Amino acid sequence: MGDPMTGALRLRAFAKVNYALEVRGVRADGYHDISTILQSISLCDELEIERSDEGFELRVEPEGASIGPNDKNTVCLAWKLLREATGEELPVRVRLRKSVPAGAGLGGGSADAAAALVGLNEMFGLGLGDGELRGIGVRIGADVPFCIGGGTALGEGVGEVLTPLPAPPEHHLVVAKPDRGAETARIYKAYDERPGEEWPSIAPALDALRAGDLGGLVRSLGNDLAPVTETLVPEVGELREGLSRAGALGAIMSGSGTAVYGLFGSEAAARGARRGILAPFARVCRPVASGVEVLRERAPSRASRRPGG
Ligand SMILES: C[C@](O)(CO)[C@H](O)COP(=O)(O)OP(=O)(O)OC[C@H]1O[C@@H](n2ccc(N)nc2=O)[C@H](O)[C@@H]1O
Ligand SMILES: Nc1ncnc2c1ncn2[C@@H]1O[C@H](COP(=O)(O)OP(=O)(O)OP(=O)(O)O)[C@@H](O)[C@H]1O
Repeated sequence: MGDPMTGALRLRAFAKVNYALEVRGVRADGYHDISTILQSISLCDELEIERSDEGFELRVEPEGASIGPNDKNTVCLAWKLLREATGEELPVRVRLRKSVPAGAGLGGGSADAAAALVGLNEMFGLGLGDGELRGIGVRIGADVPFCIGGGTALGEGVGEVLTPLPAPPEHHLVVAKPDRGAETARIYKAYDERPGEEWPSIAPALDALRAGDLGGLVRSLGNDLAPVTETLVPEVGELREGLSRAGALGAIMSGSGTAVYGLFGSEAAARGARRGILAPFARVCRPVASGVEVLRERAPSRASRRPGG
C-alpha cells in the first residue's frame, strides 16, 4: 500500500503492440471475442498526479494534442470510476504529457487510464489489488486491464482475460504511424462486414514465445484487423512494406491501427532503418516488462496537504 501522505507521483504509461491478434467472434453486445498476444513497449506517456484541495483538474501537453475533451479523457474516467468504487474524494491535479499517438492501436488512452488507476490507488493508499483495478479498468476500455500489469500476455475474452507469457527474445521495434488514425469501433465493424479469408491463428506465435524463438515469432506475426484497416487507410500497407524494405525481420499493424511496427534483431539495425522511414511518426522502441512505472515520489508541500489527509 502507498503512503497516504504522498503529495505527488510521476508515472510512465507504456504503449503496447499486438504481436498476433485473432478475432474469434462477435458477441451480443457488439464487442468481439479475441485471442491476442500483447506486449508493452518503451514508448510512453507521462502522468504527474498531485494532491489538490478539491475536485479533478487535467492539463494535457502538448497543448492542442487532439485527444478530445478533458471530461472524456480516459484519465478523468479512471478518476470518476475509482471515486465511485471507493467513496473517497480523491482531489487531484493531473498533468498528462502525451507522446503516444492516438488512433494508433498502441493503447495510449488505455495506458493513461491504467497509470491513473495505479497512481491514485497508491497516492491515496486505497489498497485495491490488481484484480480490482482491472475490474474498474475494463469499464474504460478493453486494453486497460492489460496496461495495468503490462509485460507480455495472452489476452482473451474482449482482451481482459489475461495470462502472463514469457518475455520475448531480445529485439527492437520501429513503430511508425501515418497521419491518419483509425477509430477502433469502426475497424471492428468493418471487419464484420468484410468477406474473405482470415489469418489462421495465434498458436504459432505462442509456441515461438514459449520457445524464445525470435525467427518463429517473426514468421507468426499476424493481425485479423490489418487487411480491414489497410483497405480503409492504404498508407498503413505502404508503411508496412516500407519497414520490410528498410530491413525489418517482419512488420505488421498493431491492434486496430493505424500504427505499424517492424521487428529488428538489434538497436543499431532499428535505428538505421528508422532513418529511411518517411512517416510523420517513427520511433525506435524496445519491449518492456510492465505497463505502468512509478517514477518518483515527492514529499507533499504543506499547501497541498489535506487537513488530516
Ligand atoms: C484492437 C485492440 O487494441 C487490441 O488490443 C483492442 O481490441 C481494442 O481495445 P480498446 O481500444 O481498449 O477498445 P474499447 O475502447 O474497449 O472499445 C472501442 C470499441 O471497439 C470495439 N471493440 C473493442 C474491443 C473488442 N474486443 N471488441 C470490439 O468490438 C467496440 O465497438 C468498442 O466500442
Ligand atoms: N488519454 C487519452 N489519450 C489518447 N486518447 C484519448 C485519451 N482519452 C480519451 N481519448 C480518446 O480516445 C481515442 C482513441 O484513443 P487511443 O489512443 O487509446 O486509441 P488507439 O490508439 O486506437 O488505441 P487502442 O489500441 O486502445 O484502440 C482518441 O482519439 C481520443 O478521442
